[in-house]
Amino acid sequence: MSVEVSNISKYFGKFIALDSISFNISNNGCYGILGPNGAGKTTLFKIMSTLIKPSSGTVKINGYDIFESREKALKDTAFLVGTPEPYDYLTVKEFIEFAAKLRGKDVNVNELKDELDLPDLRARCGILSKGQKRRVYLAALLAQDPKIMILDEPTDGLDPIEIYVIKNIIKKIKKDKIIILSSHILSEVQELCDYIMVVKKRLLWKGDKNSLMNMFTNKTLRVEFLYPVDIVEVKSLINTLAYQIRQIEDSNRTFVIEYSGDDNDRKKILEKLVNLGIKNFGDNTSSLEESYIRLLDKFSKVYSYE
Ligand SMILES: Nc1ncnc2c1ncn2[C@@H]1O[C@H](COP(=O)(O)OP(=O)(O)OP(=O)(O)O)[C@@H](O)[C@H]1O
Repeated sequence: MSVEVSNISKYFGKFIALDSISFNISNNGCYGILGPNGAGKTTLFKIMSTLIKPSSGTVKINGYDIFESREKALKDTAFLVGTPEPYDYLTVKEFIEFAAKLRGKDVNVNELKDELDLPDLRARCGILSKGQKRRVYLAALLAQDPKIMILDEPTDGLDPIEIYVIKNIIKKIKKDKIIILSSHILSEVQELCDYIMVVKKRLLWKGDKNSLMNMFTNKTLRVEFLYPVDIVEVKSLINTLAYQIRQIEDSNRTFVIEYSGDDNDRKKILEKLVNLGIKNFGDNTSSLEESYIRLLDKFSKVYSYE
């Protein structure tokens, strides 16, 4: 199974929503697309599901162009893009069986009911709550036994229990499928995804989750001094070696120093500070959220569309 996105750009009139996005996926696992509001995530998913055409670029699934050979390309792919809903007039069971039949699959709806904590199988979909509808729709997608699933904010607007159920399903199935999902909830991406792509019109960054988290920690020192120290003094000593020096809130003894060099620069920084009386030092651990915010900040300065 493979997904190849090559140089996808999308203009709405003169407005550029996506600017030359490319990535290849060929291993099973969960791939998270992170990006702020308006970054172009849904636009990308709409293109990948052939709902809209790109202005330029191609998407191939298993080697087939999704627009030129739509049927072959999307044979094993399921999408949850926008807010698709099961048909109101079908029962839960009928809708799931209908979805499976579309792909020539047999389904044991009772098994899926337990797995996804589905509502009464005899209930008409039209009377279900938002979260129940989402679960029924997801069950219908799973009944099609797709090898690739593209899920645009699958837990958006759901209550904590429903989020828990959906997250558990994704965790369970991801080793046998390629799952590409988008989310605003960083903790969710951190929990579910093995690989991360950060999008803001462009693909700003891609890689495994741990390297995103470590990307900044490797070059960030946290230094605690024995006695209170003036930030001006710290800055005067290491300004040429560090590109950011922050004082930790409520402490005039602990500083976080970002530097862009190698271990030699780290050594030089510590040597310059040693006379101020260092109590402790180490890597500053950051959360995915912190790395993500800093990554967006860094690249926003590089690519400006305004
Ligand atoms: N049909 C359209 N016509 C004009 N502009 C559009 C259209 N669809 C999307 N856009 C614009 O493209 C940009 C990207 O939108 P998109 O919905 O893809 O972002 P997103 O990353 O999914 O955002 P969110 O996280 O808020 O859902 C936005 O500025 C949006 O206003």
